[in-house]
Amino acid sequence: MSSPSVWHKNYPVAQGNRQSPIDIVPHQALHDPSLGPVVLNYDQCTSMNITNNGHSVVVQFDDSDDRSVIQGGPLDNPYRLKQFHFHWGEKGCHGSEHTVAGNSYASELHLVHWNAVKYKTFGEAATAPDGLAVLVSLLHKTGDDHRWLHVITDALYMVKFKVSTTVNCFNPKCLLPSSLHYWTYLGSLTTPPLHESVIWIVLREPIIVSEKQLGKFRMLLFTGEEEDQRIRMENNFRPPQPLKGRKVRSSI
Ligand SMILES: COc1ccc([C@H]2OC(=S)NC2=O)c(OC)c1
Ligand SMILES: [Zn+2]
Repeated sequence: MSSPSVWHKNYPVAQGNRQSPIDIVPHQALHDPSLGPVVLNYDQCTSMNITNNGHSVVVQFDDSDDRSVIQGGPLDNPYRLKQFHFHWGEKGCHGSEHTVAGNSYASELHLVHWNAVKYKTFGEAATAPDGLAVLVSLLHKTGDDHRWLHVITDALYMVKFKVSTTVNCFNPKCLLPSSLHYWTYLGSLTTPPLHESVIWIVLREPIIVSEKQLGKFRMLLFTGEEEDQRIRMENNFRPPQPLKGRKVRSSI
């Protein structure tokens, strides 16, 4: 993966008007009373596999029907859960993509959904302005293990290299904080092709994870088993991008 500072050469949209992530400044967010709660229906979720795709570790879901959807909040339709993945740093509290009043977190979870009401495939939705909805959980490193994150971190040794393995159903609702209050704004994918197709829903309350759990993400490799170079997968986050006049709305 090339550095974010050169992405604009091959992807001019990197300097577009609705790029992500951003720094969220809470007291500048507009409280919008018309913003209802986000509603998550993940109970019938069927997670299928966990994959090291050379950029992150991704858990894919069966999105052939509306069994796992997010709706409400800023969304006009239900959006189907397709996958979730993480972004993290190499140490300390750097690693999240979104920052809050200039503060970054150790990691960030992206739950990626697509608008299957308006678009036929994820690929088509990923290029449409209202095609994707990404729900964000910020991971704050303090000391205690997150009781459910270990299901993911205990499986990471199986995908140290760029491989995939099956996982039993894992309901990602257990990786969310107790409060579903959120900020929302219009943005983009945070790695190439950087399509400006994402309605972002960033949960305000972080979840608490341990250094030990974060360390398991950092032992993943960008490289495949057959490659002689072993490059640790870390710092797979894009820094905050210019707001360019966008408004961030708050649910509370
Ligand atoms: C399927 O193609 C992509 C391509 C890029 C991203 C990046 O955009 C966000 S958001 N996180 C990323 O790593 C992606 O995530 C859904 C999916
Ligand atoms: Zn992401």
